[in-house]
Amino acid sequence: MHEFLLAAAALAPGNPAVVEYAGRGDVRTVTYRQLAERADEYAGALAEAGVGVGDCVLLESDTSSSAIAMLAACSSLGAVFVPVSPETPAPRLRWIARTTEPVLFLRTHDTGPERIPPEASGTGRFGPYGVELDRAPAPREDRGWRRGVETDPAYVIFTSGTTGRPKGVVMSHRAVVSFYRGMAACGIVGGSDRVATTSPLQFDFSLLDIGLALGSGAAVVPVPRTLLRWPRRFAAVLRETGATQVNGVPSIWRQTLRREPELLSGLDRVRGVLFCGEEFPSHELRRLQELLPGARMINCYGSTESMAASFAEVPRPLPEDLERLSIGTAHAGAELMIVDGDGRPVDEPGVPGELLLRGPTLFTGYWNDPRATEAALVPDPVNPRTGQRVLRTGDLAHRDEHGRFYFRGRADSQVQIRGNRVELGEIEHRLRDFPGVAGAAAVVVEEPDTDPLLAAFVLPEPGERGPDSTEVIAFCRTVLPEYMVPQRLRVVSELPITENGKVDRGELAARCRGGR
Ligand SMILES: Nc1ncnc2c1ncn2[C@@H]1O[C@H](COS(=O)(=O)NC(=O)C[C@H](N)c2ccccc2)[C@@H](O)[C@H]1O
Repeated sequence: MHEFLLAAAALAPGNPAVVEYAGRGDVRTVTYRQLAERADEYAGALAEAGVGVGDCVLLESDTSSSAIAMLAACSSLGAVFVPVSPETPAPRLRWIARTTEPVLFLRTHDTGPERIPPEASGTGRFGPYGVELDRAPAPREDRGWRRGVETDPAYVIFTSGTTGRPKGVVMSHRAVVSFYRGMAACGIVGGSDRVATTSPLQFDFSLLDIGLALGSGAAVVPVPRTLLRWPRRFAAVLRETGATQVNGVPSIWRQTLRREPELLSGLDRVRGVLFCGEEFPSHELRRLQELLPGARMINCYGSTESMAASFAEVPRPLPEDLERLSIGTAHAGAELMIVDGDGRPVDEPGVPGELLLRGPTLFTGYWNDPRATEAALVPDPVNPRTGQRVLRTGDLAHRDEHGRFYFRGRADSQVQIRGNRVELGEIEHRLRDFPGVAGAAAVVVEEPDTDPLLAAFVLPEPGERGPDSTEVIAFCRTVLPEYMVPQRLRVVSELPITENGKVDRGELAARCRGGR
């Protein structure tokens, strides 16, 4: 992974690799040479502390030149990079530390001694100055492997674990670099681009951005997470760093689109936007297209178990009657397929089924969870005798007559209401069509011994009083079957989002349960 990320250091050492915003008028550039040198310095310090092949290094940091250098340093030692964000709640940090037993817990800022997980053998800090150990890792008996190979784990990303405990997705060097190569074949950015990254380091979207930028000899522009929610500051970072590509989940645009859309029309250097993680509401996307007329927009689909899977250019302008955005076709080197409930390939256009992904980018398995791994990496349904395993994405999709795929929701969130399959996306689509509604989310609230409840939340346009609930429900009733009409409708001042920036449906459902 480090060889792929730092290849440009040999070809254009003086080019910017990371452009960091340190405050108004204070933008700092780290060149590829400097990044490679810092990675070497870190690797030397970690090797000296006894870090070797297969050892986990738990890193608490935002995306930065130091974090990227540490990622490359771990890779060069065959160590496993386990990123968590400074805003990760302590219990989750503890769970990850207990599960991975890191030889080293490193952080960029001193977030207090209480956040140091006792399970970490060694602890310390790192930054542009180097590595400072507070506690060296305890000496350990000699281990097996001596040098890293490409099938070894490069990193472990813990999913948000919607169902219970978070699962550690183990990605090998081979899987990551195969994906990076497949993505590079799309020609999304070039050497003079500056890729603004807005996701937390614990979300592999950040790792996609790093590979997209550095793999193309371009620069990574970390957007300070604290500034994301202030439209003026967000726009200032993009302008002052000269960002040409802005990557992030749909919610990064919401505040600016709602409150100060005119800020975006000043960003005439932005020529590309890439989003992933969930569906981008079409009226917001249409708005963004109008405000960034020169920007090519790409819908990137995939799950952490393969980093991502497909890229689709968003039609410009977005057709008025657009039902849903395509997620495109699998990137070079991989293939998507749809199977029915019995695992048989579905070929007819328009027929939904579960999406499977085949190719070299698949994850190794869930950390210390062989059963979950077995459930996700299944025998190839076309020819099980080959022993090849393919990824069950857990998503439903259909294919159109041109072979392009369309996301149809999570298989496990396909809920039955009074015996009928409900597509939450369809309900949300309808809610957003109601005049004065700027955003919407629909959730199913499962209560013990009663029918599941279908609840909806609508976000009014700024300055608008919330729409009347009975009118909205009547509006839904005109096109949706009765079982898909929300039984409860709330007006909210904002849609809650998860740490990774997706709409937090768990929080919304909890509000209904608590009768809040
Ligand atoms: N473009 C989409 N439309 C609609 N639903 C989607 C989409 N991208 C994911 N998803 C959903 O999110 C799930 C994956 O969730 S995840 O494992 O937390 N990973 C992510 O969300 C990010 C993913 N690793 C990634 C990183 C970088 C680029 C692309 C994708 C997918 O299975 C889909 O259900």
